[in-house]
Amino acid sequence: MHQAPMIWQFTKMHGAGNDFIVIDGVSQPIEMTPERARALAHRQLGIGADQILLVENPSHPEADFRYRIFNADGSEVEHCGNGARCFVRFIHEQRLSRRNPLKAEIATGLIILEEKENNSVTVDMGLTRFDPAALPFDAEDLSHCQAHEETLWNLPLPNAGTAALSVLAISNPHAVLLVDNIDTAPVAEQGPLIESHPRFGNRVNVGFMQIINRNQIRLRVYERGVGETLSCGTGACAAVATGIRRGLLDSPVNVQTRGGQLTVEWDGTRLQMTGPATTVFSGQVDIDKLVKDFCLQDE
Ligand SMILES: N[C@H](CCC[C@H](N)C(=O)O)C(=O)O
Repeated sequence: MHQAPMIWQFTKMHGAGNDFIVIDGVSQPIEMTPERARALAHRQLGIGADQILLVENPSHPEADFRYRIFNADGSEVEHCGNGARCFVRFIHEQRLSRRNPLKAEIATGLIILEEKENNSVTVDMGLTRFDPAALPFDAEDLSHCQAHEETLWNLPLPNAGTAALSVLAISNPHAVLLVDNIDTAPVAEQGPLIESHPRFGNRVNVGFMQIINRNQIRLRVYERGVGETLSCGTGACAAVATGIRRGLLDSPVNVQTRGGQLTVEWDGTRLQMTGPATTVFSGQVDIDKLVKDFCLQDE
């Protein structure tokens, strides 16, 4: 007996050029899998995106919604800062809730999302942890030095020198390198080697930060599970927090990314990021047909 196609409604959005497929899993029955995420995110065979964002009913008593994130490689991850701004915009545009600010449940607790009068969105990014075990990062026997409050780990890379890394978790794992000029930074060479280095048990996002002055940086990020993106929200927060701990930056910091500007504030406890959220188009997809065609082609 022919089964009715499973049609998913979706909305394509971006936050400073970091692009997403946003799916309402409250009003429609969505069962996301790594394979479905890979097929949806594929630039030629699917819709194309850096991440898939899924809105679900919460399990946390104080949360309005659950916020789930899947990278283009299908891996489900703990946080996505640019995505969080699109998440609240989507919820309001789809009339899933009028509440503003909203509380969203992520892997490590709650984040607070607020649409501002000027159409930007501010996110209270939640828990930030600096101990290597939080990533996890195996720092055992690794040479390191102290830069102000920050520990810099010297990570030898095969045929690509040694990277002096700050490491931290904005719920998701980040490694940050200081470079003189992001336009000539070894993002393509060192990014993938660090992203999948065995000392990072769940891989890592890799940020290359150029300091312009104490309140301004330029940033490129080689993202875990995606590659280099035009912008990375948690990466911007990671860069600012480590820059402040190194005594090189003062809050608030303007973060220039290839896809747009973000503002990050950090008082040593609360990390807040403000930036744009853009809705591009909405559509629908026969998910089983997409995956079937993707698997045939992708073999
Ligand atoms: N690639 C990240 C998830 C998306 C983060 C980024 N798009 C952001 O805006 O924070 C990870 O694997 O942890």
